[in-house]
Amino acid sequence: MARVLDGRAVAARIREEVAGGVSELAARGVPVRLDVILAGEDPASVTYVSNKRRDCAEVGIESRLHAFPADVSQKELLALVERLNGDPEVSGFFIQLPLPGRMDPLPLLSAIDPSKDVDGLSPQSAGRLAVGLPCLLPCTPHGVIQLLGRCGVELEGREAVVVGRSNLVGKPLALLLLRENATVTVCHSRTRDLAEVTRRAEVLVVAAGRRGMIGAEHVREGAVVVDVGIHRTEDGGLTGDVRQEEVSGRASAMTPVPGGVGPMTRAMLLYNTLEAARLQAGLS
Ligand SMILES: NC(=O)C1=CN([C@@H]2O[C@H](COP(=O)(O)OP(=O)(O)OC[C@H]3O[C@@H](n4cnc5c(N)ncnc54)[C@H](OP(=O)(O)O)[C@@H]3O)[C@@H](O)[C@H]2O)C=CC1
Ligand SMILES: Nc1nc(=O)c2c([nH]1)NC[C@@H]1CN(c3ccc(C(=O)N[C@@H](CCC(=O)O)C(=O)O)cc3)C=[N+]21
Repeated sequence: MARVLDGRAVAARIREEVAGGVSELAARGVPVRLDVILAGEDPASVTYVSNKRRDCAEVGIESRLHAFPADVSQKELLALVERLNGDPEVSGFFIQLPLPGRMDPLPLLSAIDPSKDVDGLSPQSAGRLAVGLPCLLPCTPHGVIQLLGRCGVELEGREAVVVGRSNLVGKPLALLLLRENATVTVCHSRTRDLAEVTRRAEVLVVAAGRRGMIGAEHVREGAVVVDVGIHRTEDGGLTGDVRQEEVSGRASAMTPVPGGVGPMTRAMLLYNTLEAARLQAGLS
C-alpha cells in the first residue's frame, strides 16, 4: 500500500509558519492584508473565496472582499486592479477565476503589479518564473513542490511526468520541477500513448481534470503519484483524476483527494500574501 502524502497536515504546518511571519511583521508595524476580487455568484467560487478568507483570519491576515454582480464591466474591474496596485495598505490581491460570462481574464491579470500578484498568474509573474527571476509562484504548483519536499520526496535527477499543460497548473508545475532538477515530460490531450509516457515517471503529477482517468496501467511500480484533479461526486464527496484504490497497489506514495493538493493550494496563497507584504515593506 502506498504511503499517503498528507496535504492537510503539511498545510497546517505552513499556516503556523505564516502566522509566525505575520506576527513578526505586525511587531514592526507592518500589517498584512489580502484583497479578493469576486465577480458573480458561482457557488464553487463563493465557497473557495470564503474558505480562503477563513484561512486568512486563522493566521492573522486581514482580508477584504470586493464583490461585483456577474454583469460587471471589465473597465470597472480594471479600475479596481489599478487602485489596489497603488494602495499601500494592500499587501496582495487576486481575482477569483473563472470570471463570469465570457470575460477574458488576461487584460486584468496583465494589469496586476507582480509584487502583489499572490495567485502568481499574471503574464509578468509567469515570464519571470520561466526565465528564473524571483516572483510569487502560482499556488497549486508551488503547493505540490512544497508537499513533495516536506515529505522527503527527492526530485533531483528523477524522471517526472506532468499530465496537463494549463497556465494555472501544468505549465508552471513543469517549470518548478525543472527548477528542482527533475527531468520533465509534459503530456496533454494530444499525447499519443499516454500510459506509455506516464509509466516512465518516478514522480507522476496528474492535472488533467478528467475524473478517474489514471489507473494502475499508467503507473510505474514504486512511483510517487500526485493527484491535482478535483471532482464533486454524486453523493457530494470529492474525488480526483486518479483511481486511488487501484493505483495505491503500485505507487510507493500518493496524495489523497480530498486532503492532498487542495489544502496546500490554500496554504501557499497565505504564504504568498506574507511574502508580498515583506516585499512591500522592503524586507525580502
Ligand atoms: N487541488 C487544487 O488546488 C486545484 C485543483 N484543480 C483541478 O485540477 C484539474 C486541472 O485543472 P486545470 O489545469 O485548470 O484544467 P484545464 O482544463 O485548464 O487543463 C487540463 C489539461 O489537461 C489536459 N488533458 C485533458 N484531458 C486529457 C487527457 N485525456 N489526456 C491527457 N491530457 C489531458 C489538457 O490538454 P490540452 O491542453 O491538450 O487541452 C489540458 O492541458 C481540474 O480537475 C481542476 O479542478 C485546479 C486548480 C487547483
Ligand atoms: N485563480 C484561481 N486560483 C485558484 O487557486 C483556483 C482557481 N482559480 N480556480 C479553481 C481552482 C480549484 N482550487 C482549489 C483550491 C482549494 C481546494 C481545497 O481546499 N480542497 C480541499 C477540499 C475542500 C472542500 O471540501 O470543498 C481538499 O482537496 O481537501 C480545492 C480546489 C483553486 N483553484
